Amino acid sequence: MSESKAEVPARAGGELIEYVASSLLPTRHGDFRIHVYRAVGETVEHTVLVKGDLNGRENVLVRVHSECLTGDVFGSMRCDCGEQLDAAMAMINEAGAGAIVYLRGHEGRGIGLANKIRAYQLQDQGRDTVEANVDLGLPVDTRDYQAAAQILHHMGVTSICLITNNPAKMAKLEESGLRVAERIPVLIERTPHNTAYLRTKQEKLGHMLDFE
Ligand SMILES: Nc1nc2c(ncn2[C@@H]2O[C@H](COP(=O)(O)OP(=O)(O)OP(=O)(O)O)[C@@H](O)[C@H]2O)c(=O)[nH]1
Ligand SMILES: [Zn+2]
Repeated sequence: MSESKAEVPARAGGELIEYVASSLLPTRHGDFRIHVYRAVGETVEHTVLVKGDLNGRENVLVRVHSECLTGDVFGSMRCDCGEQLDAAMAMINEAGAGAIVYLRGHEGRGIGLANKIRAYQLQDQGRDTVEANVDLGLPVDTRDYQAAAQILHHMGVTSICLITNNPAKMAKLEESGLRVAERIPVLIERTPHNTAYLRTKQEKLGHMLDFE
């Protein structure tokens, strides 16, 4: 299948990430292209789903999504990740242009899958999502967004409208040199499984949710 030049990123030079490969990816949320970037000197492979030609575009609709195996793959209802990913893909498909930057290595807000499940064990015993990390002697959130900013720069995106409820994510992307023009909320329906978790995210992590 032929590809337009703008859709095939060249290798990034002197950066944290390097471009590896790209192909078409039809999904239940429409047709995307998938690009894979490798974190230089690491084994982590970041993925970007792209709709449309974003080269040189401003105010591009973007979701920067932290990997969550339990939510994204298994449909866990403990968190809102899987539904946020679905919603963001649907929004970008509807808009006809945009990107999902899917960050590996962000699992558990940076503590990894095994530690996240250790934290879930503590949450099963009544601790909240923040207290559980602290009890384990682990940081609450170690994620950085430099790779995401560099990937978007590399794709020729000049500014973004970020699909998120987390103002800290906007600030960290801006600190990494990417202009965030606007925040687009992505609110997931509350259930008995996620209500306490979402409330803690609002109260302790600063997420803009709609609890009174
Ligand atoms: N340590 C820990 N990580 C969690 C927990 N629940 C979800 N995560 C991880 O949190 C990350 C997503 O972060 P969130 O705080 O849900 O949301 P965000 O990315 O900061 O903000 P949004 O853009 O609004 O989704 C994923 O990597 C999940 O694996 C938990 O209870 N404990
Ligand atoms: Zn999750």
